[in-house]
Amino acid sequence: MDSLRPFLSACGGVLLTITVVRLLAFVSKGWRYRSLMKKLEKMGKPMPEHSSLLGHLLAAKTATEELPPAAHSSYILDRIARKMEGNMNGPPAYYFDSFPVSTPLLVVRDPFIANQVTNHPQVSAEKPTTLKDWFEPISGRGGMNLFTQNGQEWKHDHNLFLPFFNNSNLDATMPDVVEQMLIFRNILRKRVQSGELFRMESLTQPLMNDIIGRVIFNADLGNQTSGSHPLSDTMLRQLKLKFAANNVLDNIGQFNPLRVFSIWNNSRLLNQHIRNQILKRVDAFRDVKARHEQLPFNSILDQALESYYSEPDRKQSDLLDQGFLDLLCAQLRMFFFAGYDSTAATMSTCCYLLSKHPEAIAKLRAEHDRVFGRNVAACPGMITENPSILNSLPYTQAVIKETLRLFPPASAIRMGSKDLVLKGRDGTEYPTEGVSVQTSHFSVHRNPECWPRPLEFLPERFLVAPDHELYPAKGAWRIFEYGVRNCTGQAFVMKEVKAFLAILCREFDFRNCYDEVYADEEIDLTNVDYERAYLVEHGAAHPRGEFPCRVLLSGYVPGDVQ
Ligand code: HEM
Repeated sequence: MDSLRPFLSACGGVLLTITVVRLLAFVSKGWRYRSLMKKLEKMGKPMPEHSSLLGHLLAAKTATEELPPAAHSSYILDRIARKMEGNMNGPPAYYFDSFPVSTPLLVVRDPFIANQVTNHPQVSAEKPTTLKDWFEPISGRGGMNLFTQNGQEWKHDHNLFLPFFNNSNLDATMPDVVEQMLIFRNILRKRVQSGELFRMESLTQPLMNDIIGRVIFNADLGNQTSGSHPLSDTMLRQLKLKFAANNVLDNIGQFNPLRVFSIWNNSRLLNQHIRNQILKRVDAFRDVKARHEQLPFNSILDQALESYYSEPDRKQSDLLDQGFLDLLCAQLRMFFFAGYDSTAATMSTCCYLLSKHPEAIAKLRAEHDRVFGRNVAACPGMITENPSILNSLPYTQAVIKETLRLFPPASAIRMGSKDLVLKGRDGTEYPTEGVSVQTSHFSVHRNPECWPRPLEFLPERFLVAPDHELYPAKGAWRIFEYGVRNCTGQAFVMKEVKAFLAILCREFDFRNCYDEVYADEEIDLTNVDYERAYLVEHGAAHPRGEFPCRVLLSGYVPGDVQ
């Protein structure tokens, strides 16, 4: 025991030193952030009342308490702005210091300012390092993935995966996408027969998991047909754990050791599942190449393997080196999440809004009659045969864009710089050095200066001529963000959701059951615009309750094609 004493005392000393160093780093960071905010406050920059001790945490707490349970942080940031003095819509941008929850932000709510961010040569490309913490449980590898990387590393990985997203390759995936949607249609038909109430996202999420499994690593995950696949299940559990303590102020929840362990363990399992899928596909890929077979489309993984094996001095029989396998694992974990989560939410919100707007579904059906003809059953085959037919659906596209305007699943963030001082329409200057610039898509999309009748569902906004009062302001619809770091998957999303609506909308009516499910609830919805399907955080922003609904056969009889 005596011989252990010096060892234990040395360990204690090391632990104490680490704790003191960490504490000092924390205090010095906090001091720096609070001082920066004080300086900006003295310069008269827009922000809520700032406390040297608590920053803007009290403003966040008050705003959170004025919202219904679990409302997404976009509502909190919007509410804080609306409570600031002056214009009742709040300032076009303001500073927000919620350290230690996050680093200081400049929250942008106006496209005029947001456009300056995405047009700036350096800032438009630069993500803040703190974003990695958000992604760590999802992609592993310290949260390093295409969303968070910078510089040469980002460029290299971006070029590795980008060819998957070229238009002809995406079109070539459509037969597989349609095949999964036909399984989904059969599931809906069964729900019609049973008449049961269900949550739409409990079906769109397995649908999207199966589609994304195919396009990432040519895998048949079978979520729709055989129950939850372990990979999908683990990702879903990870999101549940990550967002169990998603309240801006719930720092204690973030440090709960049990939760930290479960997230670590799930991350390990996610790596195992993704690695298995990669290794399975590498073997199949080699066989295909050895037989000189032509693939119908290159999956995201195939695309990366194609580049890997075409490097000089590399043979088709070589095993993947560890570094490349680690890179693939993290990026494919990210693609798996990014590929299903927000698209599944968008499909649900489309169905929700169509259930509330019979005039919109009538126009949608008329467009589908014109493009696909009167034989509803022929539509999926027509998409499979000729995927570019999806480019002839302007009203369907407008419905999707308007849905995404009102229910934006994501936002955008960039690292500020001393070279970028943003300017408001009124000439107010917003220095960005030392802060992350967060463009709130939620607030921009409801900004009444850019969107007449901002809370109304009006797909026509996206179809009118530039001189029409509904025509959107430049850069006001920025769901996929602009500039070099815009969404890699945007063309794929639009194709998938268009096919989804084209295959389903003439056959089914969606019945909104929010009133039935939440009949007894007594919560104040005033600050979420009386919207029962208000957004909550679960990876991307999702409609609360996953859209409880019933489906019925529409009985729609296609009209005469004009
Ligand atoms: C409705 C669905 C989706 C929405 C609303 C959406 C939105 C966004 C937004 C706003 C960004 C930029 C974030 C920022 O600027 O900080 C982004 C980036 C990205 N998205 Fe999407 N996304 C969707 C679906 C997808 C899909 C299906 C994929 C892939 C299969 C995908 C892959 C990516 C990637 C890889 C990035 C990072 C781009 C980079 O920085 O290089 N997204 N997405």
